[in-house]
Amino acid sequence: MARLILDNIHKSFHGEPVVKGLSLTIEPGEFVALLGPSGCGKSTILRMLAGFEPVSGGQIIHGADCLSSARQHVPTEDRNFGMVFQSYALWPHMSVKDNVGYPLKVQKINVAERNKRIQEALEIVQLEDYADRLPAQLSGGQRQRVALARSLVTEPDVVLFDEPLANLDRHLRATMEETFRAFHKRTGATIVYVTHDQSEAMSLADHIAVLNKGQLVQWGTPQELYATPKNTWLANFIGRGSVLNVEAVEPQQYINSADLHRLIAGYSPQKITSNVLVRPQDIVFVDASTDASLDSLEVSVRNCIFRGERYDIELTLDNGQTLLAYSDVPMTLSSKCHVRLGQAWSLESES
Ligand SMILES: Nc1ncnc2c1ncn2[C@@H]1O[C@H](COP(=O)(O)OP(=O)(O)OP(=O)(O)O)[C@@H](O)[C@H]1O
Repeated sequence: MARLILDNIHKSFHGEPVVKGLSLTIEPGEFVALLGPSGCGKSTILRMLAGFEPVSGGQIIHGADCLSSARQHVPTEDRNFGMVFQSYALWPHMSVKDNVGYPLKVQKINVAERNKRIQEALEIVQLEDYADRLPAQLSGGQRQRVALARSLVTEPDVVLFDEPLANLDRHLRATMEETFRAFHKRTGATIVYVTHDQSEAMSLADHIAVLNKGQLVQWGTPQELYATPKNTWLANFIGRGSVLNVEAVEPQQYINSADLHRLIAGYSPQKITSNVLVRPQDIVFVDASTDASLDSLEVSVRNCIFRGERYDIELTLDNGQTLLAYSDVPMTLSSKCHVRLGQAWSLESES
């Protein structure tokens, strides 16, 4: 097991840059997600890791080996990286066991060893009883599990996933997330997982690289990205919450309730302003009539949406900005109420 380093990676197609100076250090056995909106360069990065695309600049290092640089390009088959694609990429005319064993056949591994490893891989993804079926006789989730089994028969150091759940329905996605978690635990492989779905990345990964327009916006654990996003774009991309425009304040710090209420009151479009993030769980409804000592803001209810376990309440502040809060009970549209904002996180403006 070795560390995987992306060192100042650049990639251009026909002179058009699509990955711009990406640097990441991925520790052995880590589960890393590359997360970002469509077109931000995630798949291109994965394809460079796999060796399908050369890099335009920078280098990819695995342990002591340089896999890609301006001068060097180790071919895909010599990288010993497993791969799982959105489209499964199974051979339709081959049985499940032949699909799973195909990489071993290419490596000219003998039949007895091949059968042993196929059996083990099918056990990991719980498809032992489906070994003789054709892909067309399987569900989408089962096909993806065949692809998963195939990716691990060669006992790779690194497994690359390109949006593996994108074709599956919501229910099946949850089950497959569990399969991936178990797969990671059992194999200990380093995983690089491309997705545009933030909840998938948050629930699976140890570290997430959030990308936008070919650049790294932030690298951190799911908890760090949620609690301390770098800028307004990322705050809007990860989790739910409200970005408020307030009186100017230093970025990248927590703001307590009293200071936050003061900054909101001090907001004026004529002055220099800052953005702060308020998460819905930090908003508390208070009864200002019975507890006058409580510092609170008057708001009006703009929208109330039933979400099963709770209501999403959209509130409007005095200055016209909106806030998302949660409530256990429904609230009347246009009614006035008071809230206390427990804390906020101040954001950098986007460059
Ligand atoms: N072979 C290619 N030739 C020219 N342009 C390409 C090529 N491959 C990708 N691109 C461009 O590079 C940019 C990044 O594409 P990429 O597929 O890496 O994005 P992505 O983040 O994976 O998007 P999605 O989530 O939609 O798959 C896009 O603008 C795309 O059009």
